[in-house]
Amino acid sequence: MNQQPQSAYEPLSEGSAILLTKKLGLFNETASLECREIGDGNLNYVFHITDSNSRKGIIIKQALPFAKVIGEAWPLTLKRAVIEANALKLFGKLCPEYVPEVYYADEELAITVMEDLSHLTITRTGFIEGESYPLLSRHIGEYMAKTLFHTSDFAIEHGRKKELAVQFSNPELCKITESFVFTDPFFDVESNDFEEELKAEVVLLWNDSELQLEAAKLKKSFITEQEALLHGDLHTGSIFACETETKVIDPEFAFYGPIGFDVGQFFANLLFQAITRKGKDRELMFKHVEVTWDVFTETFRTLWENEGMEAFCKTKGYLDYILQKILEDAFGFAGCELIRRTIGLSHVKDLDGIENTAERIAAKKAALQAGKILIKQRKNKTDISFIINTVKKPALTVNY
Ligand SMILES: Nc1ncnc2c1ncn2[C@@H]1O[C@H](COP(=O)(O)OP(=O)(O)O)[C@@H](O)[C@H]1O
Ligand SMILES: CSC[C@H]1O[C@H](OP(=O)(O)O)[C@H](O)[C@@H]1O
Repeated sequence: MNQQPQSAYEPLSEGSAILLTKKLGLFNETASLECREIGDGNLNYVFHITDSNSRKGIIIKQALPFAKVIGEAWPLTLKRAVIEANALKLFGKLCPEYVPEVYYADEELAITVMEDLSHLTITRTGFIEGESYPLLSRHIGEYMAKTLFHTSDFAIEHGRKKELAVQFSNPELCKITESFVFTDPFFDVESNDFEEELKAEVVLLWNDSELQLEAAKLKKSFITEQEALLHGDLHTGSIFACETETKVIDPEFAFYGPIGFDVGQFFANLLFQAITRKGKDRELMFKHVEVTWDVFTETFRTLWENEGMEAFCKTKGYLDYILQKILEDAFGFAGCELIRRTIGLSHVKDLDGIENTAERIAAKKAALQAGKILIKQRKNKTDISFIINTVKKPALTVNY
């Protein structure tokens, strides 16, 4: 690969993305390159470059100096592109089967050039269309156990962990999560976004002092606990899949935080599907939640027993204590994700896409109720059935 040094920052266009691709020598001389900007996320440009002769493609993701969804009024650090590229590289070393390959990254241009995953589908989109992704939970359980264990104090030497925590210090992106996941949805502030029909429920939520206290504790945990290098935004819009393959993209929110945050966000996004499905399709989502946790704990346990570096790894009861903490945290973080994606700034299509208003409102009320229960009742719940039974409650089941 013929890699050239790049110049100072400028936003790419479809034309300049092709020129850059040629400069990088990622295709052969005879390639006939086409480019389309396909970004559908909140923050960045994503250019899809294909060679119409070989049908091969690459992706160039570029951070803008502001949040794309809001515009220039919301400046945002370009450093997130470096965090994303480095996280992809590190997670790719730990489990290459679940992470796209990074071909090139340029800090000044804030770009990451990576493997084209267009043969797969974003799982949120696929789920909404009725897909089941039979191996998704097995793959994500393994992905989380490997990335989280191997970047934790249980697996790496003290100094290395501290260096990584500094390298992945990500204050601006963490602030987004602190505001939009852990703060704003619990208060009457302008950034919240919900239908008038939900107002009574939302006011109850804002006045629920027990909920506020538990949300405050979860926020504190997110801010202060440097347990492992998290993906930081592990929802079904950050996962590509098909029947047999799974790839996790978009770790620009990566930072050292509590392990249960990744686990809980993934659970919550499976639950949005459970809330919107019925019958055996709904059961399938509960099964995904259960398998995720089973595979996560099995894999984490094996890694702990075989590769644990921490002096107390062999101390009876310590691993069980750690897994119990991760589970309780995950329930609480899942609750926050359910609430923020329902009434906060950034929604999910699983709920917003329900066309029938009465059904959409009922689904959103169920998500809010489930979120509140998970946050308030998470303590001492030792089994994954707690999260499943919460959403299965008849009062939370929507009659579609
Ligand atoms: N490696 C890839 N291969 C194919 N498409 C991709 C790839 N990465 C991103 N995309 C497309 O771009 C969209 C936005 O990417 P994402 O990384 O989620 O951006 P953002 O950080 O702005 O949310 C994805 O939903 C997907 O459609
Ligand atoms: C305006 S940032 C809000 C929201 O966007 C990120 O999601 P996505 O991956 O869809 O771009 C992240 O979840 C932030 O909380």
